[in-house]
Amino acid sequence: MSQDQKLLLQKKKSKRNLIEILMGSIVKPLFGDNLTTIGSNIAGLLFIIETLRRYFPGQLKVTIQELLVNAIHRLPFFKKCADKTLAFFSPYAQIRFTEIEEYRYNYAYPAITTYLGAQVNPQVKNLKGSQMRGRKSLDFKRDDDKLEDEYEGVKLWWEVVKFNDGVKMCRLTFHRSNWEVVTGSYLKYVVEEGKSIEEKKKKVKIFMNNPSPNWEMFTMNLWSSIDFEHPATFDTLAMDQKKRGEIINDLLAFREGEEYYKKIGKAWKRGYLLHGPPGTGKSTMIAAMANLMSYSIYDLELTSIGNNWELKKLLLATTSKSIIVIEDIDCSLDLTGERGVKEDLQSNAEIKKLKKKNAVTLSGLLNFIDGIWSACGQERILVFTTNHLGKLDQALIRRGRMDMHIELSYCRFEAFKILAKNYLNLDSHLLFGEIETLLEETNMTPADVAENLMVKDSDSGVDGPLNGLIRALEQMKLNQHSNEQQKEINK
Ligand SMILES: Nc1ncnc2c1ncn2[C@@H]1O[C@H](COP(=O)(O)OP(=O)(O)OP(=O)(O)O)[C@@H](O)[C@H]1O
Ligand SMILES: [Mg+2]
Repeated sequence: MSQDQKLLLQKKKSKRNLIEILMGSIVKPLFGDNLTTIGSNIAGLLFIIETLRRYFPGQLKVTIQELLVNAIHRLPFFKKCADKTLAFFSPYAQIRFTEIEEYRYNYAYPAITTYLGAQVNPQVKNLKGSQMRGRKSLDFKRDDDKLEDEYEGVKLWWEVVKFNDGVKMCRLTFHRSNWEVVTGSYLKYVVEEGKSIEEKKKKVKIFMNNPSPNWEMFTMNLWSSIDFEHPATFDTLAMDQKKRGEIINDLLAFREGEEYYKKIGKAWKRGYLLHGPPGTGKSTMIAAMANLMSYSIYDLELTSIGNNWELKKLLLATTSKSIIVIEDIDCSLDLTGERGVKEDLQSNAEIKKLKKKNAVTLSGLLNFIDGIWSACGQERILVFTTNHLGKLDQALIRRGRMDMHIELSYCRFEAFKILAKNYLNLDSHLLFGEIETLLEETNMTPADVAENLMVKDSDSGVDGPLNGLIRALEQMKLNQHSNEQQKEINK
C-alpha cells in the first residue's frame, strides 16, 4: 500500500470515528439505539425546517429554525442529505451570480448589485449616502444584503453574499412556476437597468501612461487618471459640416456595432488618423469624440515606453469603451520608414544602438493594432494624429488599420461661422463678407481665428474682435505675398 493510500485510509477512519463519537454522545441519548429511526427522524426534521425556511425566503430575522439549520449544515453529511431531499421537493429555485465565474469577470454581477443598490424607497431601513465631485446633490444607495423585489406580479428574493475568501455573489430565489418570467425577461431587465444606471454615473476619464520604472507589482500603476472635463463637442468644432456629419455617423455606427462586427468576424475596433497643420483642431476633435461616445481616453506617450513588451502590457491594461490616442505619431519615435531602412542599415551599429534604446518598433505597434485587438478587449477606438501625413510609413496608415483618414485644415468661411457663433454668438454680420474673402485668400488656422475672436475688451462689442480678425488676416495676406515674392527671387 502506498503512503498516499495509507493517509487516505487514516483520514477515512478518523472521520468514521468522529461520526461514531457524535452518534454515541449526542444522538444515542436523544433517540435510543435504533439508527434507522434516528436517520429518518433527522431527515424528517430537516425537511420540515428547510421547507419552512424556503417557503419564507423573504423572512429577514434570524429565527431559531435558521440557527438550527445553520448548525446542522455544518455537518456536511446532513447538509448533503437535506439539500438532496429538499432540492427534490422544494418549489423554489435559485440562481447564483458570482463576481468571478470560471476565472473570468462576470459583468452581470456589478450590473445586478447596481440595480439592487438603486432600489431605494421610504421603506428601506439601511442606506449609504455619498456625494461625488462636481455634484450638488447627495446620492443614496441601498445597503441591505437581502432584498425583496417584485416584477410583473412575481415575488423575488435577492441576497448579496460576501465570503471570507473575498468571493462575492448575488443569489436570486424564486418560485419555480415563475421560471419563464425570471429567465425570459426579469433577469435581462435587471442587468440592463443596472448597466444603464452605471452608464449614467460613469465619468469619462483621461489616462496617462506612467514611465515604466515607476511600475510596481500591480497593473494599477501602469496608468494614472483624472476626470476628463474638456468642454469640446462636435457642435463647437469648426469644420466642414458634411465631413462632421460623416464622422459622427461613423462613430455612432461603431458604438452600436457589436452585432455587426460579430457577424462579419472582425474585432470590434476602429482606427482614425487625424492629420493637418498645427492648430487645426486634431486634439479638440479627440475630446469631442470622447464626449460624444462617453469613452475614456488613454493618452499613450510612446517616448516613455521602453520596448514592445511594455507597450503590450500597457495596452492590455486599457478597458473597453475607450479611445487610445497616440499624438504626433511621426515625432513619437522613429516609426517612419523603419521597415524600409531595416535591411539597408542592418550593419550600422549606431542605428542598432538607437533602436535598442527606443525599442518600441513599428512592427510592435502594428502587431498590437492587428493582433492584440482581436485577442483581448473590444469596443476600442485608436486615434493617431500627425502634422505630416507624408512622413508616415504606408504600413501604418493603410486602410484596415486606420479605417478613416480625417484631414483638418485651415479655417474657411463655413468653419469661421461656427467659431463666430461659439465665441460671439453671431449668426451674421456686415463684416462677414469681407472676412469670407480674406479667409479664402489666406491660410489661417482655426486656433488663430479663435484667438482673434476672443473678446478682450467688453466695450468694443462684437465689432472689436471682428475688426481685429480682419486686421490679422490682412497682415497674414501681406506676409504670404512677400514670402512668395522672396521665393521667386531666390529661384
Ligand atoms: N477646428 C476647430 N474648431 C474649434 N476650435 C479649434 C479648432 N481648431 C483649433 N481650435 C482651437 O485652437 C486650440 C488648439 O487646437 P488643437 O490643440 O485642437 O489643435 P491641433 O490640431 O491638435 O494642433 P497640434 O497639431 O499642434 O497638436 C483649441 O484649444 C481650440 O480652442
Ligand atoms: Mg494636438
